[in-house]
Amino acid sequence: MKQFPEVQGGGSLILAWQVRNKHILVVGGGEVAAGRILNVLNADAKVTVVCPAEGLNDEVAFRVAQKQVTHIDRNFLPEDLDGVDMVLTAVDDPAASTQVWTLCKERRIPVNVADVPPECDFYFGSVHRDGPLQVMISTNGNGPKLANIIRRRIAACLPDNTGGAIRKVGVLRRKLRKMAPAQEEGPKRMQWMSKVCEKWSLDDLCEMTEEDMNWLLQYYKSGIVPSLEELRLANNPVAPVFDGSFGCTKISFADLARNDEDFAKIFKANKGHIDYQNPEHVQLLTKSLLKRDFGLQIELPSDRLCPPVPQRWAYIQWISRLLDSTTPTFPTPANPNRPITGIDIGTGASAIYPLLACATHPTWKFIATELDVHSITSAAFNIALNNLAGDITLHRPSLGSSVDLLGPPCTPPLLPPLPPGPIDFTMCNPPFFASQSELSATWTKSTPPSAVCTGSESEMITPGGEVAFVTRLVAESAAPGTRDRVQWFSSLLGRLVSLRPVVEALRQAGCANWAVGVLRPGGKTRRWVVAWSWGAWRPSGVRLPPFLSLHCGC
Ligand SMILES: C[C@@]1(CC(=O)O)C2=NC(=C\c3[nH]c(c(CCC(=O)O)c3CC(=O)O)Cc3[nH]c(c(CC(=O)O)c3CCC(=O)O)/C=C3\N/C(=C\2)[C@@H](CCC(=O)O)[C@]3(C)CC(=O)O)/[C@H]1CCC(=O)O
Ligand SMILES: NC(=O)c1ccc[n+]([C@@H]2O[C@H](COP(=O)([O-])OP(=O)(O)OC[C@H]3O[C@@H](n4cnc5c(N)ncnc54)[C@H](O)[C@@H]3O)[C@@H](O)[C@H]2O)c1
Repeated sequence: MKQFPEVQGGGSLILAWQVRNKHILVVGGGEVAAGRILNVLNADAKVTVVCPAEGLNDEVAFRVAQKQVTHIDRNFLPEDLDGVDMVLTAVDDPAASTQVWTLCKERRIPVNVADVPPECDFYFGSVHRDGPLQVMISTNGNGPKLANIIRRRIAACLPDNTGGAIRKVGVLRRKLRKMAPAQEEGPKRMQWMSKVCEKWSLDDLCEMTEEDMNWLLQYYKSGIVPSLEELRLANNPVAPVFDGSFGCTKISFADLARNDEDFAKIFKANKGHIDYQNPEHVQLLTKSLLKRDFGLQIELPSDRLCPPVPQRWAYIQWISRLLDSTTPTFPTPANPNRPITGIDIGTGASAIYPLLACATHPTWKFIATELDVHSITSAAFNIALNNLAGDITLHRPSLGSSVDLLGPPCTPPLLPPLPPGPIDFTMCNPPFFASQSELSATWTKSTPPSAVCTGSESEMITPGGEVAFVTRLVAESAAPGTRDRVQWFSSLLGRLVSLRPVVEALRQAGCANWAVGVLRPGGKTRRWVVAWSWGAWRPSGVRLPPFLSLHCGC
């Protein structure tokens, strides 16, 4: 048989009576009246007090003087009840009390006569108030003092921020109703709001900012409720250690100079400017930014590429977002501490990608490949310098034991032998140019390059340029035994014109899951990034900082 709640008679109906702008008459102006007046003023009623002026206690006199209430300076008269919605009586004259009660009953006006339960349509209760929260205790006339004690005890148990949390929930509910106003959305709205209240602690609700609310509301459609931590991790445009000086804003050299003596020297010597055509300046800028924003130290050979930190960091962030959006649980934010393995193809003398990634993601591991002996030696030095040898493994592709001296120069595969276990991504900064003349052509363009290039030939030039390079990578990635081992393959592209042929190569290889993005971290230089997967998880709903973008295709 179905169980229904048992009826427990003898109680009263506890309501939250809305008396805003209702006319309430208070008869008497002593201590009890003062309490009643405060109660009804807190509920925004229009209050009139009838009581001889000499009978007003300090508090009531204050309310009269402040014009918080209207005062009638005499004893009660029946006409005082005209147009009144409720009456509260607190006088030391039982006969007057009874007269008020009788008249109110004739006129069907609800009335409370303090201390005279039989002459009350409703009793007051002991009330705890914290912003929008009100807790009322009633002992139904049995023990008013106990009501007071119980109320205090309950209030003491409530967390300090209860009122604040309730206020935030109110704002969130109003926003949700505005976003999904349809009547038929009601059940879904209510279910989702209930989930938020159940899942979030009062502390978290209290801490919820307007921005958090807007992010949170984006999950409404899916019915999912992430925790505050998950929400912030998923939508925080920058890793916590990063101070945000890249991105859309310009790097403050003055600030950098304050943090770094070496940088300060050249900055001051050059009258507050950086000479981007001076290799020493460019190298110092890179070193200084890595030190200040990522706690990284590097040494760079003067004849190798000096990596622009904002661009490199933007690629790491882009990859990180791509991975976050392609987990089995998306859009529930992925665990930021899950292990991630990446491969950097051609890590260069700086090993900048693995260094940046591992310095900001403690659970990421890298395999970094490098063909050039000079560069790999320097990369090993930089990895050791930052105590990251446990996280970053260097691999030098072998040219093979039997080099055919008569045939074309032997080129080893771009991808290293894959280690056991899942590999989350590969990344690559390919040589952009097809020939020395193509490289030189960019130097003689009407707009010269914004910074000096110290890259070696092997870093800058590859037969067929970056399109041929990435097309090779696409072919390698498609091989059986490789395609299922890596979730995302990716590469940077130096030129927009390379995007179309690369995407075409992907289509021809039968790849239907790819994404392209533009990296535009502040400066003039734009770079493009392409990623492809032979798996089924597609990027969607990725929130990217304004200087990164993502387009998905098939
Ligand atoms: C809760 C509170 C709200 C408020 O008034 O705002 C309230 N009384 C409070 C205090 C209080 N009142 C009294 C004492 C002395 C100690 C004691 O008697 O316990 C104390 C303690 C103190 O002053 O600390 C004397 C008293 N009260 C009533 C009678 C007549 C009777 O019982 O017959 C007598 C004379 C008894 C006698 O002569 O012996 C009657 C009522 N008082 C009620 C409410 C209603 C029932 C609420 C309930 O049962 O929960 C009810 C029925 C009608 C009404 O007035 O609405 C407020 C605490 C607010 C706070 O939290 O601070
Ligand atoms: N419910 C409660 O919690 C509670 C607690 C304590 C006292 N009481 C009772 O409440 C009543 C008021 O208590 P108090 O401490 O405020 O007393 P009080 O003596 O401080 O105030 C009485 C007020 O009534 C006014 N008054 C008297 N006759 C009047 C009339 N005909 N018209 C208008 N005003 C009139 C007086 O000028 C005075 O301002 C008493 O009966 C007291 O026993 C109730």
